[in-house]
Amino acid sequence: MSSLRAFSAPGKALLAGGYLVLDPQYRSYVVALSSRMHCVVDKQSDNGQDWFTVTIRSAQFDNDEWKYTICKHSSYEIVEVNGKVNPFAKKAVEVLVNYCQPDPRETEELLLEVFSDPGYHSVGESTLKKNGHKQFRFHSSTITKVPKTGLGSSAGLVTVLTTSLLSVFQPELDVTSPRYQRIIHNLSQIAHCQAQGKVGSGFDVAAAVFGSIIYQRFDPKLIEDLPAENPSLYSAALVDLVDSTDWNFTHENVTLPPGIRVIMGDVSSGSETTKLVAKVKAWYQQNYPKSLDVYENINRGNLAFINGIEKLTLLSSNSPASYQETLDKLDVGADLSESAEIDQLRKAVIQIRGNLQLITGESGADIEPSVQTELLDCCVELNGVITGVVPGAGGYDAIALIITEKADISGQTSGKKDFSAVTWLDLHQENTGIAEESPSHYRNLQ
Ligand SMILES: Nc1ncnc2c1ncn2[C@@H]1O[C@H](COP(=O)(O)OP(=O)(O)O)[C@@H](O)[C@H]1O
Ligand SMILES: C[C@@](O)(CCOP(=O)(O)OP(=O)(O)O)CC(=O)O
Repeated sequence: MSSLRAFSAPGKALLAGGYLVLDPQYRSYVVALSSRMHCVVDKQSDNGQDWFTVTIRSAQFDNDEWKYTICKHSSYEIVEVNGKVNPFAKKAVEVLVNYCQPDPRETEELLLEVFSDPGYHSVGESTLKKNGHKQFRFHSSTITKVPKTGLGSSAGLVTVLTTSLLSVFQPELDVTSPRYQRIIHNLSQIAHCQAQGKVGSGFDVAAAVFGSIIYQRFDPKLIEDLPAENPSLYSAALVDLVDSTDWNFTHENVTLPPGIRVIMGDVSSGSETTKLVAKVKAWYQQNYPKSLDVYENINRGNLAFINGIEKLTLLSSNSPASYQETLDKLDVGADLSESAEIDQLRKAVIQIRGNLQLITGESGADIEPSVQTELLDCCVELNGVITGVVPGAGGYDAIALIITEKADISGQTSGKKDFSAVTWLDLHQENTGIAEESPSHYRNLQ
């Protein structure tokens, strides 16, 4: 018997709050993107054994597959049958199984098929396959060999795997219910954090679940204190942490003002966030308390950015005519120093970027390397561009521009030397977090 469900979760861009968001005291602004990670889950018949298997297939990446057998003695044992490694997939399975505590003798074989939207990876030599509903790029290399654009593929992966598996053990699961969103968030956050080696703030997982948000992280000790080395206590502690603990974090839903969108430009390189974070942390310690002043300056810029977006939204509803006039002026590249809101946003970003450039120079972490500075400086001169940033950890990941709905960035940049390194990604900001999809929309891709 086959029983299918499908879920998807968005990628993200951290427009303000990089590095600071690792500390629970600082607010960040995250937009969810139209590029989404998907998973179709299928239950197959019970194998009649005292173990069951979870197969995770990612056909887009040279038919990647990870097959885990799960058995239970004093605790759950999860083994990949071919020795293939995918820490994010494995941890998602491990955390979910420890939370739901299924009886392996009564559990069906599970197949989870993963699909990722084109924006997550550089196009390279890939082939596009589509049906009437979805389109995905198929690459000839395994997942770890295909260059990423930095939209948070691992957070999306863990979130859709967690949701799909949870739907098997809790069939009443409803992803629109705040209670289930909280459970999915907590489980995904634990699995992602453990797989990633506990370096991230979790903003990517939070956006995958809740969509575009102002995010302030949870106390990392919540996850660190799980008795990971003590299997007999682990499951109970996990259930308590997921169901009965106040994580005390902020995930306030936000949306960009009407007529304004985000565009991202891939420079086909990618960055290693963990290395950047390590360098910035070392710089912070060595330069304290001056580093605290730098962080406080960035934070003032971040808060002014968030407030500037809110002011633009207010202007759009309180004075639609003057708001439209502002957008029209942006579209023709007119002087906007008279617009308090645009001026505030631009100055906030200059303040953030200036301080990130300072950290780049002093720490050796390429947060805003000079090629990206030059590229952003050229981008902000284009018609329709409000401002631009290196999102998240920065480096050579895709840049993000905040632009008007009408701005024709491709048209203005195509064939120009200054922009020759950039590929504009076919994506936009979208508020929706985790969502249920129709399994039939993933069939017959050609
Ligand atoms: N479509 C996918 N199928 C299977 N695993 C994936 C997929 N996308 C991402 N992953 C997992 O996530 C890892 C990439 O995570 P990471 O380096 O944190 O990048 P990102 O910044 O995109 O999250 C991959 O090596 C793989 O383990
Ligand atoms: C440095 C950070 O604050 C922001 C990193 O943002 P990215 O968007 O660069 O993230 P990755 O997808 O993990 O590469 C670390 C964090 O908050 O996790």
